[in-house]
Amino acid sequence: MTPAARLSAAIGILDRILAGSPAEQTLTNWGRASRFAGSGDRNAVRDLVFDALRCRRSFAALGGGETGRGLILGGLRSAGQDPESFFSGEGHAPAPLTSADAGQTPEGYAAHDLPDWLGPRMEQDLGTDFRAIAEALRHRAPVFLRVNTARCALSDAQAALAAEGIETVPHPLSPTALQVTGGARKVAGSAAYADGIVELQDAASQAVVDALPLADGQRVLEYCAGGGGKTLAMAARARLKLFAHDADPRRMRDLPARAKRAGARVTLTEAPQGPFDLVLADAPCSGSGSWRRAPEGKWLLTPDRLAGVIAVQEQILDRIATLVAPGGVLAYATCSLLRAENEAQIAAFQARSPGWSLASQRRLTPLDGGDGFFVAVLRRDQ
Ligand SMILES: C[S@@+](CC[C@H](N)C(=O)[O-])C[C@H]1O[C@@H](n2cnc3c(N)ncnc32)[C@H](O)[C@@H]1O
Repeated sequence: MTPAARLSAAIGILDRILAGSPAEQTLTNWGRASRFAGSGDRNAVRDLVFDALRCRRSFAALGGGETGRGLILGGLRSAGQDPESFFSGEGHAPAPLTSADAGQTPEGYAAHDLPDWLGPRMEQDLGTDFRAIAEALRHRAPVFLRVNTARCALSDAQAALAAEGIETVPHPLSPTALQVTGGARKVAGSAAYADGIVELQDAASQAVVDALPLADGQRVLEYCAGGGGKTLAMAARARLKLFAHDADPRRMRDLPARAKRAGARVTLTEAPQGPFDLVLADAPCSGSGSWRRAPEGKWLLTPDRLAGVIAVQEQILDRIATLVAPGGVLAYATCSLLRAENEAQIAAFQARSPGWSLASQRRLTPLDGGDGFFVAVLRRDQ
């Protein structure tokens, strides 16, 4: 495909996404219907689409409208490229520019690529870091790996990856984290991945697990296990009696195979029976810390949806509190940047549930390198 034909493809895909189709599904459908597109074309189109979703408001302003055409045009203008050379109408290129394609400089929260209702709230919560964090959310996230240190030293994993053309550097967020600096698209097909030496996992997500006081022999529950990224990271930290639960058990369907690959033992449970020495809830949240990876979430979040997840987080905290043994640990994490889901949620829990001491609390933002994350560790009185 020519560069202009890739732009046309991205325009069509974005139009479908703007009409309500999920981004991943829309890209998959396009790939299936476009046998002519090679892997380079698919990757380039995917990058165009996700870049446009991250910068949807500013690109729409620069491109003259919130349409696939407007977003792609705005993206070219934002990058200082001349759209005329691509929008020629020749072959599979987008139609030539007209006066309707004139853009304008984005202003206010549109310039930060945030919804107007959320911008002031984030500004208040993030203080002097607001501008830098909003800017970080407009760009692609780095790719991180977690080295399964129960199986392999960090340096040995690096050497194995390098032999397959995957370049990495250690990352200060976690002693198990490697940032991929070259060959990221080879990871999923690599032997190091297939053999369970490395997993794809954000570095801040790894730092959350590092914050947990895990020790051999403990009975541990991950209450919102999903695909099990943190369950497996916990398994690599200590010899645990490890249980995984999720309100939607289908989300854990890949966990047994992933655990086998990692050499970990995990029991899936639909009805967790306490007491546990440690319970982690990696709670459903706004996802605002991971909008670099999942930019659609930025535009789908509404005040009502946010209030809904905050209520679910409260229920989860109250439920897991009943599962922790005296002297045991309750850990609460989100990939949110918002106080209402993090510090305020924990303060409210402590106010309504006496008998818990806050051992540690940490908020990470994209300025630390990984996704935005929050983790609080509370200990139950004896
Ligand atoms: C942030 S994801 C978990 C990601 C996972 N811990 C990981 O590291 O891969 C949140 C999970 O919470 C689950 N969930 C939502 N409401 C829940 C509830 N009331 N009780 C338990 N799990 C819930 C969702 O199905 C989702 O899989």
